[in-house]
Amino acid sequence: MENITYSDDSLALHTDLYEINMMETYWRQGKEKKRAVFELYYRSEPFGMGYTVFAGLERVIEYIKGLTFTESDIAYLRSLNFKEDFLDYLSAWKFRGTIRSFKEGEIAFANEPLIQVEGPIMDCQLIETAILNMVNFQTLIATKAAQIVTVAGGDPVLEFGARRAQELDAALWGARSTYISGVGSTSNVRAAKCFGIPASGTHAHALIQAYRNEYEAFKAYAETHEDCVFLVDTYDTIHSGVPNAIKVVEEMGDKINFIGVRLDSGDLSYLSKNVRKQLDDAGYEDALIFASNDLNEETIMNLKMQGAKIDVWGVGTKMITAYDQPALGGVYKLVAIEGEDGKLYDTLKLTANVDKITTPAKKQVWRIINNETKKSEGDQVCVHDERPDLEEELFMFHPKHTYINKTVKNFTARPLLHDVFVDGQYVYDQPGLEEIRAYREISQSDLWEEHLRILNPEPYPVDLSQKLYDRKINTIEKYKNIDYVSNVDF
Ligand SMILES: Nc1ncnc2c1ncn2[C@@H]1O[C@H](COP(=O)(O)OP(=O)(O)OP(=O)(O)O)[C@@H](O)[C@H]1O
Ligand SMILES: O=P(O)(O)OC[C@H]1O[C@H](OP(=O)(O)OP(=O)(O)O)[C@H](O)[C@@H]1O
Ligand SMILES: O=C(O)c1cccnc1
Repeated sequence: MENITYSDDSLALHTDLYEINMMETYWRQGKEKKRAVFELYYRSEPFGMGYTVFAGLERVIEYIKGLTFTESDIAYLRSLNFKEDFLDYLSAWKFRGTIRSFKEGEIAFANEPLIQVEGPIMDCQLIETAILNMVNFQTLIATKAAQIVTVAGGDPVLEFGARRAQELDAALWGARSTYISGVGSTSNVRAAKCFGIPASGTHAHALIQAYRNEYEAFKAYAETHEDCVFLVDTYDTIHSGVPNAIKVVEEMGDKINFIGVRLDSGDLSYLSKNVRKQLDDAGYEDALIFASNDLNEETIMNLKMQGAKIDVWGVGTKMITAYDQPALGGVYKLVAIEGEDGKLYDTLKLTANVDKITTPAKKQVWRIINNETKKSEGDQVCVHDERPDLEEELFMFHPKHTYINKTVKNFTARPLLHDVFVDGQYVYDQPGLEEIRAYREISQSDLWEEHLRILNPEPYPVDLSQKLYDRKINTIEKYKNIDYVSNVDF
C-alpha cells in the first residue's frame, strides 16, 4: 500500500460505500432534503446481562463537529468515478441534522432508541456507519466493565488491556468506556492523559529478568520510585518473591510507600492466602495483594468464592476485547420519512422474523420511576410528542404479550433522549468524564437489583405506549397490503 496517511484525512469517508452511493441517488433525484428519522438500537443484551451502559456519545459529538469532505476525500471519491457535480456538492456539504441521544453512563436496554438522527436523508445516511462503529464498541466495553466491576464487589479494578485491544483506538476509547463503568484506573498512559483517568502501573517480569535476581530488581525499583508494588511471581512467589520484597521494604523504610505485591501466575487463590500470611506476619497488614492473569468475571467470582485474599484486580484482555461477545449488534434503522406532501410518515422494515420488525415513528424514551420505591417501573417508548410526565397514571404493557400489563400511579417520567445537535448546531453540554462516571451510578441506582444481577437477571420492561403500539400495528397492516409492484407512497 503506497500511502495510508493523508495530511487532510478526515472521518467523512469512515463510512460504507453504500451510504455514499445512496447519497448520490437522493441527490440526483432531487430528494437530498427529504426529511428522515433514523434510530440506533440493539436487539438483545450482551454477556447474558440485563442492561448495557450507554457510551460513545463524546466521540460522536467530536465526529459530527468535524465532519466535512476534505480535498483528499474528494480526490479519492473521484478515483471511484463519482462525477464532478456531485463531488462539488460534497465539497461544500456540512451536517444539517438533529441528533438526540441518551446521556453517556445512562443504563440502557434492548429495543429502545439510544440515538435518534433526524434531518435531510443524505446527512442521516452518511453518518450511520461511523456512529454505529463508535457506539457499538464503547457501549459493549462499558457493559463488560460493569459486569466485571459488579463481580469485584467494591474492590478496585485496574484496566490493563492496551496491549491486547483491537488496535490503538480500541485501547484508547475502550479505557474510557471502562472508566465510565467504575473501573478505577488505566495502565494506558495516553488514555489517562487524554481523558483525565487516573493512571496506574506496577512493573513487569522483564525488570526481574533484566537484573537477574528479584532482590536486585526490587531494590533498583524502590530506589527509583516512591510508590512500590512488587511483582513477586517470577521464580517462586512464596520462597523468593515475597521474602525478597519484604527484605527490600525493610531496608528502604520510610523512603518508599510500600503499596503491595502483584501475582500474575499460578493458583491465585492458594498463593494469595499464603502471601497474605507472609505479609501480615512481617507486619504489613495494610499491604495490598494485586492479581492479574487472564482474569474475567468468572475467574474473579470463583477466586472470591475460594476466599482468595486479593484486594485489587488487574484486568486486560477479557475486558478490553469483550472476549466472550465481541460485538453488540446495534443497528440504525429508518423509522419515519417525509412524504410528497411534506409530512413525516412512519416506515418500517418487514421481515419473517417478528423480532426483527422495526418499530416505526419518531420516538422518545421515558424512564418511569415510582415515587414511593424510587425504583424504575420500566421504560415507556412513546411517540416523540407524547407526554407521560403530565399523566396521573400510566398503562404499561408488554409489547408482545400484551396481557402482561400494569397501571402505574405516583411516578416521575424522565426523558432519556436529549438534543445534542439541532439542525446541525451543537446545543448540548457534554459532561466531563467524572460526571459521566457518577451519572452511571445514579442511573444504575434507579433499577431494582433483580435487573442488575449478572446471572439470569430479571428482564427489564421496555414497553411501547398504546399510541406507539397502535402506530406499529397500523403501519404493519398498511405495508402488508401494499401492492409493491405498482407503487408505494413515498
Ligand atoms: N484458584 C483459581 N481458580 C480459578 N482460576 C484460577 C485460579 N488461579 C488462577 N486462575 C486462572 O487460571 C488461569 C491460569 O492460566 P495459565 O495456566 O495460563 O496460567 P499460569 O499457570 O499462571 O501460567 P503462565 O505463567 O503462563 O501465566 C488464569 O486465567 C488465572 O486467572
Ligand atoms: O492477562 P490480562 O488480563 O490480559 O492482563 C494483562 C496482562 O499483561 C501482562 O502480561 P504479559 O505476559 O503481557 O507481560 P508480563 O511480562 O508483564 O507478564 C500482565 O502481567 C497481565 O497478565
Ligand atoms: O501495571 C501493570 O501491572 C500492568 C500493566 C499492563 C499490563 N499488565 C500489567
